[in-house]
Amino acid sequence: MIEVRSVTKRFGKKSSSVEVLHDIDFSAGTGQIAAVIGQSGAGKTTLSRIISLLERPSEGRILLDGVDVSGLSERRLRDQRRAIGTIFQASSLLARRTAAENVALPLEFAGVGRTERRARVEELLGRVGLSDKADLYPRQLSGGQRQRVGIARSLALAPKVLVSDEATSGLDPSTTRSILALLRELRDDLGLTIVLITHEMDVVRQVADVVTVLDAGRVVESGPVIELLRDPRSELGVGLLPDRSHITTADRDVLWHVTYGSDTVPTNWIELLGKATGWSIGVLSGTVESVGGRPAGRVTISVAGEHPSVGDLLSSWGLHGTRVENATSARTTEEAAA
Ligand SMILES: Nc1ncnc2c1ncn2[C@@H]1O[C@H](COP(=O)(O)OP(=O)(O)OP(=O)(O)O)[C@@H](O)[C@H]1O
Repeated sequence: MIEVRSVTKRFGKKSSSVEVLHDIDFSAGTGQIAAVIGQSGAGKTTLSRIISLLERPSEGRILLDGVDVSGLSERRLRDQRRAIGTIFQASSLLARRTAAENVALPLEFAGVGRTERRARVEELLGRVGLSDKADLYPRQLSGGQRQRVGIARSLALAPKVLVSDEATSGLDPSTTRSILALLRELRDDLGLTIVLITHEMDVVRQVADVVTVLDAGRVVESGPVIELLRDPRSELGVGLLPDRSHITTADRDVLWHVTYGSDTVPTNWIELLGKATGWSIGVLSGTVESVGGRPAGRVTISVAGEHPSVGDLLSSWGLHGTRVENATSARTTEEAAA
């Protein structure tokens, strides 16, 4: 488990320093994938370098499995760094070394003997599904395969925490999915804590257990992904399951934005709502997904007339309903957000 407590980071001399991170609290539990998302310049890489113990915070503390490592000497810090593996973008492999030699690199630096090294490299390449590519050079591998080699290398010293900085950026969607599936497998099989730095909502939705949003060096939202998806007020939740519909309905229709808020939403709630109100219900748009086996969704519906108990009915089924005051303003808001 890694914890970042009240961390501030400034670069430069005191008189002209720039504050890049401000009072950041962040934690990633054992066996958890914690995403950090934010736009370019938000401070993600700086935070990942602090988590990887490559950069010291100006203020605040870093705890690794409950132990404060922020005040350690450079030599002691080097030992602690072994507990943290880092995956960078695929291009970080050494071009003149084969896949196996790239994976062996951290083991060589750590002074692991040749026989043990060979066995470990074989095991690691097997774990990432590349046993048959050991002798190929990076240029002979696909982007996804190169990234798998990078992941195997980051696991060489059996870290407790894996930090992935934009590891899937530049990969196509299906390769991204397979890399994310591998990270999930590693989390489950090895009980790893994985910190995933990304600017992609899809990555967060596909794989993260918890997420922190950074904006201009500050945390603006954080929490379990499922809770944010279920909170109608969460900007990130809306961003994760966006509603990009262009709404066209009859004038008398009343629109509702509906967000799944529990595990027990009846699958036929639209039908039940129609029965209870006597009005026909239209589904204008929406996305309903299973996230870690639990339902999450946002749906926009139209009810063919006014009925006083729509909101109450929705909440009795574990849904949050927000009545859209008028369709024109809803359309404008959504177009602006798109
Ligand atoms: N060593 C440094 N000295 C001065 N400023 C720095 C240093 N490193 C980063 N910064 C500044 O900190 C801010 C955040 O940078 P950082 O690389 O952490 O953002 P990011 O969210 O990872 O962005 P990107 O997604 O574009 O990589 C930027 O304004 C950057 O210029």
